[in-house]
Amino acid sequence: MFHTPSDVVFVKGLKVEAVIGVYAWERAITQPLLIDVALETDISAAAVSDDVSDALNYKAVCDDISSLCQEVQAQLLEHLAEKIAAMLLTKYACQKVTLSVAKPTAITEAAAVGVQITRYAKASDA
Ligand SMILES: Nc1nc2c(c(=O)[nH]1)N=C([C@H](O)[C@@H](O)CO)CN2
Repeated sequence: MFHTPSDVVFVKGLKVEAVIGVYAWERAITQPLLIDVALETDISAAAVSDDVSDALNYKAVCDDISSLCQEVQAQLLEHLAEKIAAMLLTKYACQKVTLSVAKPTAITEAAAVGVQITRYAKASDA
């Protein structure tokens, strides 16, 4: 009987300083972003080998997300979230990505504002 892995490698509360926002004053500063990401993947090879080269490396994921946020300088969180999801699905062996991108300092009266999205890898022909 076949069974679909539903393992997850996650990152919670990744803090990135980046240019983000729609207003002119926001384009002249950096603001903190808090990013959570869950990558659905199969961890069985790494679980058996105990070797990071068999794992979906969360350190690499953090570095890639940080670099992308700083490079994109998005206006909208929606645009940035979509770029992050596309990068993760292209670069890492995962079937599904759920991520949120929050601005903890944008709205004084709110603890954070942001977006959450879920995206899937394209089905392979095989
Ligand atoms: N749905 C969104 N709404 C707003 C965004 C956004 O990225 N997505 N951004 C802003 C401003 O940049 C705001 O953060 C400045 O306080 C407003 N609304």
